[in-house]
Amino acid sequence: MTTTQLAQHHHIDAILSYAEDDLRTGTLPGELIGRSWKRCIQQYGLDPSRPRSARIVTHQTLREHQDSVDEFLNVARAGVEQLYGMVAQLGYVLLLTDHRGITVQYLGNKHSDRRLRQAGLYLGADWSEQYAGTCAVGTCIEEHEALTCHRVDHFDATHIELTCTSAPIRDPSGKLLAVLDISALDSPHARHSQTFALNLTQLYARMIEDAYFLRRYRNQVIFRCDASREFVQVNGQYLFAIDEQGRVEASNTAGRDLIADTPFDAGQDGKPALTQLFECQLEDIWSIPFDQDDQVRAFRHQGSGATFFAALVQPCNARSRKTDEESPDTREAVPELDALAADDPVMRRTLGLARRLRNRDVGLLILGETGTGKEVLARAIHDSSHRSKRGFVAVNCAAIPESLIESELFGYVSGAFTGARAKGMRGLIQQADGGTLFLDEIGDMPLQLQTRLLRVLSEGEILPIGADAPVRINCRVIAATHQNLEELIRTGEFRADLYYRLNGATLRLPPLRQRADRQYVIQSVLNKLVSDGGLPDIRLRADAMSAMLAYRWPGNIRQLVNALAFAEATSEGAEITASDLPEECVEGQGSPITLEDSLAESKSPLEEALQECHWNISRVARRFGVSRPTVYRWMSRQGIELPRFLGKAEAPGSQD
Ligand SMILES: Nc1ncnc2c1ncn2[C@@H]1O[C@H](COP(=O)(O)OP(=O)(O)OP(=O)(O)O)[C@@H](O)[C@H]1O
Repeated sequence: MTTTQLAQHHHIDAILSYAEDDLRTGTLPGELIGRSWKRCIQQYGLDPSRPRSARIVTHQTLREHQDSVDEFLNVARAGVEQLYGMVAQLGYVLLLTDHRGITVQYLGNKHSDRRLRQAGLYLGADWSEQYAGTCAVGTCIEEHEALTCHRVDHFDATHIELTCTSAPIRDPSGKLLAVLDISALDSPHARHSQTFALNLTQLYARMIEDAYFLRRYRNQVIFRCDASREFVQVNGQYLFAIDEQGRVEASNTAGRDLIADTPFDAGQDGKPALTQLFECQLEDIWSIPFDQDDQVRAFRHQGSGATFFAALVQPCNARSRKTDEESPDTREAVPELDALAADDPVMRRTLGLARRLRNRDVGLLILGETGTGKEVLARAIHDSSHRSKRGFVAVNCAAIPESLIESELFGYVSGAFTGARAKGMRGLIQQADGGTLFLDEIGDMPLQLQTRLLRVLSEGEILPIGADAPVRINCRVIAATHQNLEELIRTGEFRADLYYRLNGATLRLPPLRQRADRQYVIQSVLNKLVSDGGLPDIRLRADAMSAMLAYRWPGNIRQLVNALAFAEATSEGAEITASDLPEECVEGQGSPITLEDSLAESKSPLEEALQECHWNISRVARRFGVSRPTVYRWMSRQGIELPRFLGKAEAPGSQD
């Protein structure tokens, strides 16, 4: 008996004992292969001790199978040839089968023609599991999964020297359309030698599937997106064919998986709209210019919050869709607001709202961590509104001592109280008459003043301290806070009626570390620094930019401004390098922030800053650009206590 025959005998014994749950010889097959062996015996009645020769269908039958996938074969040709070009030298042949396992396309080496044909590695070969037993193609069809069927994984003993790797190709409805397979007659014994084959086959199966998807939906707009901005145009993973309402008509496998991972209320037809998959409006989608390399927009996924970059693929018959001229992208430019962001989903929504509401007198509430640019946004809204000719008055409710807030805001008449100025004083609210009053840190406003402010807002008049007649006031109020006002309402520290009056619309500013347009923000802060300071041009070297992109920025844009000012001052040449940046900004280098990181973040920016500054309150205050008492007030709000060993070292009033 030859070694091959002996190996075949052992294999037959192993399969039979496995089927009877009594494996004594051979190694246990993987779960997927084991299931297939059992199917072969119990469902298809195959007998491992009676090996079968390869079945090659007749020419006529082959033509019928090929005709049924004709359009697909045309699309697949280039991909199939490319893949074969890569693996032919390694001894592989390539098979493309239809969903029934009949080989409708084949590329192989003419020199081994006879052996290959004998083994069934040939055009027209039937690789269905029902006929050929466990094999890569047949088992892939049954299990809907890519796999390698390596040597003794095969059911039929005549195949135990083959190694075969297959990946499924699905049609746009998700049904199996074809199987891509690369196989070799002689292979190394170790299974892991085929890991590369599996990855490569899966990659090409996906490319062919996507090419077919694009072909089938060539007359529709395709929304193509990817987690990487750079790859979206060349190899965007997720494809959605959409109609004019942004509803998804069909998607590729990755797209279907993404839909499955998104919680949404399915309509009658069960098809989601892109606005249910991503945090966006329909107009955001139609504002992406077609097929322009640099026109990619960022969207946040509704389910995971992950950022995806998207481009639109123009339909071949462009008549059925909106033209660029009709798209809302032609909306009026508002330079003051447009300058604040490049391409971030949250910013786009915020600026869209700001743009629409800038000339309405509804109250606006800006929410965002400290230093995210709340005041800058409020000022941009004012500057772009019809109130821009009148004053913008900013009041930091946390910075004015409680005892002075009332007189600062409302003003007083002469002789109103001891220590008052002889001529009295116009309050800040009055100074904002005709313009905009920006109330920063509104959560810090004492309750009793909240009542008076509410009256100003509802009645449009103020009563300065000591005055007996009210003064009419017409100002727009924009409030901001980094606190959770709803929580303050729950604990009785903030009036609900004032909250509703201020909150005609909420504008959210994302922390810098979560912004998809961080690079733009960094560059524009540097540009502003240079132009405001009349400095010579200075560029950021790539290492500095990557360090800054990787850093968490607990103090957000304010900290960025400080860091760049520091780097500019310490740099020696006409460029800023990573070593010019403050030490803490370089720590994050090499570990860019992932979305998971930011979601998993449990520490507040204040806590982070305290730890990074070794609980030195003065340093933390400098980092956030606030006073030390403010840092202490934030700490007590957030229930953060100094570590015990430092408890008495630095009291709120002490210097360091
Ligand atoms: N888009 C921007 N471009 C350049 N600089 C900016 C931008 N946004 C904010 N800044 C700068 O960042 C710093 C902080 O901005 P701002 O005061 O508006 O933040 P904030 O959220 O109101 O802070 P806080 O909550 O502490 O009051 C300022 O120095 C501001 O000039």
